[in-house]
Amino acid sequence: MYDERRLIQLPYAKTKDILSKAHNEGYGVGAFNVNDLEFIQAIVKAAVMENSPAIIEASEGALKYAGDGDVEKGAFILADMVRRYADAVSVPISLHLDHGHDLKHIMAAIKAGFTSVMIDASDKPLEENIRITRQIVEVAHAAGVAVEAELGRLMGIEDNVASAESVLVDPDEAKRFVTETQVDFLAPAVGTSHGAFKFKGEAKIDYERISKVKELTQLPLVLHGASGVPAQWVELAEKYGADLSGAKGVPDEVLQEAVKRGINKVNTDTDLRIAFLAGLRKHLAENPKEFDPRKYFGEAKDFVTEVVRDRMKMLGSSGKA
Ligand SMILES: O=C(CO)COP(=O)(O)O
Ligand SMILES: O=C[C@H](O)COP(=O)(O)O
Ligand SMILES: [Zn+2]
Ligand SMILES: [Zn+2]
Repeated sequence: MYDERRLIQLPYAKTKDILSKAHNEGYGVGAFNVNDLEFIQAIVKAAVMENSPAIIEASEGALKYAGDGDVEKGAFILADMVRRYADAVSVPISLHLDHGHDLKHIMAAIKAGFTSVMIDASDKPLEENIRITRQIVEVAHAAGVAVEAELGRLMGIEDNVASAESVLVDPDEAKRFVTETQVDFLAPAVGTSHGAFKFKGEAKIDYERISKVKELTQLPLVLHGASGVPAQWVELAEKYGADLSGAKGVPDEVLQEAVKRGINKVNTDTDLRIAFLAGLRKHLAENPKEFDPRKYFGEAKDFVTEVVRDRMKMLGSSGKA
């Protein structure tokens, strides 16, 4: 067990405060996935440059990676790092557990000081999702930690034309779900999916469903699988040897409309990964004699900062710190 007495308690912002403001004022805030030091630096730097709030999120896989296979240790290490960087700046930065599945991992994040956690029981039948989510809400709220939950399945509408109704969120179920679980933020499945290959044809998300869920729940809503997969970054990565053929994300206009309809937390991992990859490949290709990681990670990190700044401007969180 990682020694929690060594945890450095510095204040950082609460996800709930960041998202309540975004919900009240009607803009989106990026939630950016990290696994390591470089991405944390890049996101905090972008937030300062844009005078924007930012949510930093880590998946269970990220905790495992940061902790050399030990999720609890990883939770403390990432929380310590984010706290240190967040405490050195005046813009609000919070730390969130992304896609928690395992009670043990969620407890590890709460103990380490994450200010919000996601319980993702969306693959379970509704009653079970409600039961599991309510249990997590009780534990988390007792510790002052906010909870995000997911309803529906993340799958592209295009891929499931026949069964869109069965994979996308049911707004009436959403209303019942939030009343019975007392969850703080809801991630409704509205047609996006994770990763770099979201849509085969045109990007399709169900705006009406977002509006309906917002109206019935009055909560900050979360969009998973929200990366834009911008063509210029894909092309740059491919110019230096990557193969991302068929990559497609959610276009800016689609995201902006989703934000208008009530999305406030916009989960972004893939775009950061592609920008980092492009920077790394470019630097290595152009500097074959280079072997200082601060140089090649440095350029990759700068690209991540650029992507994060673009997202902050596009979602309307710039200037909202
Ligand atoms: O939803 C996400 C993290 O929870 C990330 O989605 P992307 O794969 O579109 O970046
Ligand atoms: O939603 C998933 C996020 O992109 C995190 O992915 P991961 O589980 O590979 O860390
Ligand atoms: Zn999920
Ligand atoms: Zn997700």
